[in-house]
Amino acid sequence: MSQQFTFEDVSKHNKPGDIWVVIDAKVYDLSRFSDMHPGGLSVLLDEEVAGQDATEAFYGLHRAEVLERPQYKRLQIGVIAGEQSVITGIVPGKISKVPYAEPSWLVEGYHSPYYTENHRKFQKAMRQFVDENIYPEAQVKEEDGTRVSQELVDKMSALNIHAMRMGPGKHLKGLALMGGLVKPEEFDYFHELILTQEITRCGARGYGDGLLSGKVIGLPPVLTFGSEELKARVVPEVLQGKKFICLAISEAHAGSDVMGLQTTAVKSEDGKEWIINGSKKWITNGTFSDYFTVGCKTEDGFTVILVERGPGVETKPIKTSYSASAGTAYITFDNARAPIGNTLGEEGGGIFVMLSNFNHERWVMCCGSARGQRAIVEECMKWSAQRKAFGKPLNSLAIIRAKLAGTQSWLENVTYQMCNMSYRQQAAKLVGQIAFLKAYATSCAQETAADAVQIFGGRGITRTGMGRFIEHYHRTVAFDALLGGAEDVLRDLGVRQALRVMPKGSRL
Ligand code: HEM
Repeated sequence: MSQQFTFEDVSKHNKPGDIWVVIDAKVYDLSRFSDMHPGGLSVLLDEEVAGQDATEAFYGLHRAEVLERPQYKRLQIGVIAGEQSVITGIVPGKISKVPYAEPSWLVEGYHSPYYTENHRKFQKAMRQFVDENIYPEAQVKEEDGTRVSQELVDKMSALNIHAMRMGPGKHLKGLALMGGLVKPEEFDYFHELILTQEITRCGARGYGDGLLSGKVIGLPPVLTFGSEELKARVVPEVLQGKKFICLAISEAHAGSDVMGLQTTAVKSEDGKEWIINGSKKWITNGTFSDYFTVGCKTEDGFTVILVERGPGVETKPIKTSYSASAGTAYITFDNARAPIGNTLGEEGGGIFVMLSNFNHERWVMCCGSARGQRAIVEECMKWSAQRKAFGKPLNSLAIIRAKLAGTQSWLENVTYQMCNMSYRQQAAKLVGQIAFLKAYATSCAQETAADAVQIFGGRGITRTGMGRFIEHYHRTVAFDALLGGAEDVLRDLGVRQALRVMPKGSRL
């Protein structure tokens, strides 16, 4: 049991070389630490700090996680008798009680037509897993830029998380999902939405993409359009986290415009192989991938081909404004070869492969964007409630919150449509909807980021300390607005899709 003190005991320790403080009913001896304190000695000697209850001063300047660090935890020497600690840092698995920090279906007393008991159990298990395993690694790796650890990849494989990230489908057959919590045939897009949104809570955008997002966008064309032989060879090892895959479409010459691609694939003389030449840029997970789902110009138009790392394939890291842990690569193909059997879909039919693939990719990004914004709203809510100076409700918070609710509700509606449509129907009916939704979500996200910086002030542009998530979000928010199609391109696509299905007889 912790040693018990009174406030009077603490008050005697208020001079240089002998400083105690109370933070949230816990007593800390800062005597030896005071010279090493990053905020300096003088602030600790202040008469309202040394020997006093410094809870408010402390939380006005530090995130709760500071006191979780082992080197600082050690400074606690006891507790105040009869007082209770009330401040909780990160409690793994916990639902936040901060208003708007959770989507309404997770808030007590609210209802939703979309989520079942099984979704709720799944959410709990996922949150626990993310908080305990993904969140801590994300904080370290976002900073040091190294890729996701194989240990974590293996832990995710054991629960079949990699397989679930590919959405519902035959690839789940026979797998114990989340230790058997969800039956493969019951796994639906709401489970996948939950999975994606929980992972996004790790708050590290580059690392989040490094956590095998390349597979989320690179493997579906293999699953849907690959031959049985190819699938049998490639899919199990990728879903078990033994091999890595990415989607290689964008080029320096052409980003969202797939028809402008210049990488070529021609058949070898014996007709057995593709010979591929060209380059790809901004390829997430490219630096560490073993397989590349490559968009190529072929004789018949545009074709998607699975290329294995080997002679003629080189990857180089690209430095972007988010973490190198994403593995963002520039890839060159110099007479790289792939068997003809690695063709995904029809020769010349690449545009259909891509269009249906983009749908799922963009929807995943909408899930992430909605959740990322929510995390920022939580930060802003906490900060506006706890900061001492100018503490008044902020109008911009209300605006952020309204957009957030709009995004999540629209997303849930689209997800419901997906649950009730085949892959082909989704490609036919939801391309425009999802394009609009993504453009809406990411434009809201960019405004949310700008508003959050205003709310946090200087802290919102500082990489460490109180505003670190705001700074990170503001620096990386544009990724969502670009990957999978820039906002303008998506709005244009949405309108063109709508015009295609205009009734012929409609007149003003
Ligand atoms: C257990 C006690 C404490 C520990 C472990 C601690 C630790 C730290 C750390 C790690 C930082 C770096 C900022 C960050 O990255 O978050 C910091 C900054 C600072 N600390 Fe403390 N601190 C303690 C108590 C206090 C108290 C009681 C005050 C009283 C006012 C204080 C005032 C400051 C100030 C002014 C800064 C600079 C903040 C900034 O750059 O925005 N600290 N402290």
